[in-house]
Amino acid sequence: MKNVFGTQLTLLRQKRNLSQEGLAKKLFVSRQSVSKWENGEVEPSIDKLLTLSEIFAVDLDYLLVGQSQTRQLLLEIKHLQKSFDKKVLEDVNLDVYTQERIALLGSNGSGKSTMVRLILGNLMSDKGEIVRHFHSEDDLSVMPQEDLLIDTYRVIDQLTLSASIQRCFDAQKARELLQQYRLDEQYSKMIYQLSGGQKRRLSLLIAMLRPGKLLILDEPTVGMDLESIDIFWQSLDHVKATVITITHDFNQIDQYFSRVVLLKDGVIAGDESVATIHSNNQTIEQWYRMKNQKGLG
Ligand SMILES: Nc1ncnc2c1ncn2[C@@H]1O[C@H](COP(=O)(O)OP(=O)(O)OP(=O)(O)O)[C@@H](O)[C@H]1O
Repeated sequence: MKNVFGTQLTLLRQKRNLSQEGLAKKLFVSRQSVSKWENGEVEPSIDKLLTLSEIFAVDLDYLLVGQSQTRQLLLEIKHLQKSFDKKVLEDVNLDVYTQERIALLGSNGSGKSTMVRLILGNLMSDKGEIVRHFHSEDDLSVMPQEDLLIDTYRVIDQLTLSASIQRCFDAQKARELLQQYRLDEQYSKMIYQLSGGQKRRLSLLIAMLRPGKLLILDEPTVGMDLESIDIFWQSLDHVKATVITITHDFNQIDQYFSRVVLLKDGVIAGDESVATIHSNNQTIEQWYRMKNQKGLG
């Protein structure tokens, strides 16, 4: 019988530029196990299958039998314009679908955060339209650039408050998340007693509290130490929502994202699937440097 699962696994792994070793590490199994799955010698257990579908952000059906996924349009940005004292966004057009992991790239001041604030509805555009095919209150989560934490609250009180605002308080889940983000020892500390990296981790945890449809992260790993950065990228593997992340962390984009979008001179100057870039033997950093050169439209 044709080993569809093994072929799918190899394809998905290669699209993400992951070695068998790299994938094995994420799954806490040996490289030999991954090799055997890909060769069709052994099948993974159901929990490993579920983890694989999370890591690659695909349906189980797609992983097992290779049926094409039904992507749904989540967000439409049409001819978006925004100026402050000068034009920042001139004519931004972008469609975002379910199950995408998008890295939003661009030089400092190119308008990435402005675009995110417009998507969130925190800022009014001058012209253009944003169509949201989701419920803004229930389906949208965000980790902004600055931590929105209350210094004089204890970690657990901040978490309870944020979860109550998001109408998703679950004490058991909160405890599990604190453990997952290695903040369990900080449980009863005041926010002002946390390090910068710990605050970023708490902000990320809060953004991940509710399983919404769209998660937006604005430079999430800035100020994090290496351990926190690892925790961050590992947790992103298990997010089911579409993710738009502003990041300059090129080491990770090759592995974690499915699509890169470049904002330059007020327009989307590059929009490509990571798989296509890799199939041209480029890294995302090389693609970005080439597309973001001055004078190149
Ligand atoms: N509220 C504001 N008032 C005036 N100018 C603003 C405002 N917000 C942003 N800008 C300007 O708009 C431009 C784009 O800023 P924005 O923060 O969106 O860029 P960015 O791509 O996110 O940059 P960075 O990578 O440095 O975070 C900058 O020139 C900035 O000074």
